[in-house]
Amino acid sequence: MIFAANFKTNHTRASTRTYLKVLSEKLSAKRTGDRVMVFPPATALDSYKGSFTIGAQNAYPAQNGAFTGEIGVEQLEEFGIKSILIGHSERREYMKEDQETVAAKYSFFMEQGFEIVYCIGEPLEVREAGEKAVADYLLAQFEGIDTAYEKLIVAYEPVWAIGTGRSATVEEISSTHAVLKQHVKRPLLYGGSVKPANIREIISIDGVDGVLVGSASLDVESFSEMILS
Ligand SMILES: O=C(CO)COP(=O)(O)O
Repeated sequence: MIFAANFKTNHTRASTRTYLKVLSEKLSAKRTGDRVMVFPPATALDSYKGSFTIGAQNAYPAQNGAFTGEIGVEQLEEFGIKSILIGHSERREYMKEDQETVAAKYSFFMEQGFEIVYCIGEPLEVREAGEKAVADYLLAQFEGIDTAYEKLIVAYEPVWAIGTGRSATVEEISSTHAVLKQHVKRPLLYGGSVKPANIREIISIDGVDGVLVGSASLDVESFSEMILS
């Protein structure tokens, strides 16, 4: 199983350091084969030691250059960071990243050999339109994406389940993952209101290879409980 924590715009450099120190101690009890990833904000990126992978929540598709406010590969390489989240619904929505932008970013980081956690997910109105609408919407989010890339991890995160406390149901996760698995033969994570109370149920669903956790990952006790329970 893959347990990934997306801090979003939470935690500072100091609190991330403390968090990862505690996490590292807790992970001595981790099951062999389980994998832990943490995506802190850009200002907290560093070369941390522990049995987890640190990734970037975002970066600009360039080595370096005149891209005010952005970080590129050079800034990630300083800390040995080779994992990145691409396509998160919050970036698609608030930062107006369209499919073309997302696909260009994906191709760039793939060429750089990064491990990519590629996020897809449908809004509520699409979910309400039924399973066929959901499948069409999600598959369109693979436009321009090389799904055969060996360092790709896909994260299915229904937009209506993110930060709402309302996770998708077991049936919804199960049927959506089954559809996605027919198209993409890579690990598939579920994200959206995953918490200690529902994690076991979610990771026991067929076709779920792990989770991408926001709110419930911010507290190290809660995130470690999810990994170790
Ligand atoms: O967006 C998410 C992870 O990328 C999920 O966020 P929540 O766990 O807060 O719903």
